[in-house]
Amino acid sequence: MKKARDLHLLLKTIRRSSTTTTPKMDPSDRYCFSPILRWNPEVENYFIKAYGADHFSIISKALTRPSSYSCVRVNTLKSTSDAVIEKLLEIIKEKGFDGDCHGKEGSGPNENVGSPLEESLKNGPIVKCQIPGLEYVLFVKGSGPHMIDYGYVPGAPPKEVIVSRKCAEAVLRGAQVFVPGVMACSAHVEKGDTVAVSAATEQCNPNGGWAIGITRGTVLQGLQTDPYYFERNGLYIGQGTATMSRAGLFRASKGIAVDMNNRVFRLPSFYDVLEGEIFLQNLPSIVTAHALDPQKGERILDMCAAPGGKTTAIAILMKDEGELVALDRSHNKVQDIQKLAAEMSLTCITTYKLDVLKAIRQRNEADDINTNQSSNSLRFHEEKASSSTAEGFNLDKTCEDNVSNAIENGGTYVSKADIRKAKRRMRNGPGRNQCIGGRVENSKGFYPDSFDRVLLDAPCSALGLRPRLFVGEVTIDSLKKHATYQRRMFDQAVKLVRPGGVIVYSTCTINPGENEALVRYALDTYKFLSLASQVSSSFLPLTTNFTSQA
Ligand SMILES: C[S@@+](CC[C@H](N)C(=O)[O-])C[C@H]1O[C@@H](n2cnc3c(N)ncnc32)[C@H](O)[C@@H]1O
Repeated sequence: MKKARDLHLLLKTIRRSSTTTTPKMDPSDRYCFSPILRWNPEVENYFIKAYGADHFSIISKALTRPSSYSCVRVNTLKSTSDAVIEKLLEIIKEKGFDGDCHGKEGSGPNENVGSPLEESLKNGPIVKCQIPGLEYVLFVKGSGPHMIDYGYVPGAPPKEVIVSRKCAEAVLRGAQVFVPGVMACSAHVEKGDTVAVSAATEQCNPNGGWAIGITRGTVLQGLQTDPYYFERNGLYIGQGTATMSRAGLFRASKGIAVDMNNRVFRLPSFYDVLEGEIFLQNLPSIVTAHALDPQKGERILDMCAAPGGKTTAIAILMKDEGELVALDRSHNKVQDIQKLAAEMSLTCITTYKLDVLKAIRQRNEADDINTNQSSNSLRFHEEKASSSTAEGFNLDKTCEDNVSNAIENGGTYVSKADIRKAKRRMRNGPGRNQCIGGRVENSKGFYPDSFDRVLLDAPCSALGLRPRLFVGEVTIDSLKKHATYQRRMFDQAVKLVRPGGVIVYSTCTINPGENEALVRYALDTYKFLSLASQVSSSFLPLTTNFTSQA
């Protein structure tokens, strides 16, 4: 009962705050980009306590903007940074994919102004990361915020397209407006018309929840009587050319709807660019893989791996030698990891579908009799061979060793069926999972102490991912739930890493409850864990390294 009342009070508070924060402005001033994130008041207070009001206000504003550069990781197994720079410069020359400047630079704060990166990007559109060991990371210059003249004339507002919030966030990162993202459009828009594009963000509905209140297909007049007219003040993300008529926009099922040629933020699009040679990835994610410091020949676990950004970064750092087990609980997402690994020609990655909360495989008595052995690597092989899930993404690579190791070792039992299976696999060549769209295998889990290094890139509240135009759905309760879940996952990581091994824990959120508090929990709960220094002290990621001395 009490819970229900608390919830009611909380929702009331949200509703009140949402109406008071809607800014009213002159019609000509609304065509700009100056979003204000609306937080649940309790969450806002919590962050203000954690960061201080001024710092949190800077964070909150920065969250609404994309980074002013794109970060690209070079697949050093296929190319070099210099070769990629040369190719990208050629593409920029041909296609101008960093965007021409149509508008004036805005005066809004830019987090990189005056930074060493900003300075070096003045000398050219692409620079190599200066941090030792990270020379395979390239920064490609973007720009913004730009002020755009939408051509507002009193009484004759510009033609408009409203896109969903998710579509708008993608556009701010450099994407085009695709058909499914279009929510509403002015009457009489024809192919080739210039349109002002704005974002529909979630609004508080009468039940206290949040929803995008605009019905798909709504006709806009550009007048104050339009639905969510005031709510879209300051949410204009640029101008583009409609690629089809209004009717076409709502009839088509896919394709580009608006070619965004005059953007508030101009970031290069890497769609279809140097596939397999480069990977677009945020710097902290690259640093996370680096902090794990993976070594050739090791056995490494990536617990929450999909879509595989960090998995592939780790595989490249291992020089594709050793075994990298990549887990995710979602079947489709495991396929994404497989696709990415295949695209980057990485073979040391073995993928499984597994809920990592059930990642520990219990050793039964039969196992104990059969695995009376000291060699860790042999134990790993045996664990795989005895598993019904033995056909991982790259299992074939090691199956010959599995069988011969086991036989040489005398005392280790490998069933005839396993040997037959392994031979069949050797005869038939690469497993069917070594191709795009391969089968996703379930796993029974792994024995304790199985891995040299473990990455736990935990699901989190993602309050560090930007740009974000809406955070109203985040509650104290949802933040707490993330923290509880992460602790349970961490407990599994501790069991799976071998004594002396390394765990890297990372999130993409600013919530101290999911970051610093987890570190506190880890050190208080597992006295044999200690914080390890990272490979480079110049990093400032949301990652924490632990070593296990148990
Ligand atoms: C932050 S994302 C991982 C991103 C990934 N490491 C990368 O860099 O590309 C978190 C992932 O954890 C997965 N996940 C959530 N709960 C899980 C569980 N209990 N077991 C396994 N995976 C889980 C989600 O499906 C999601 O793909």
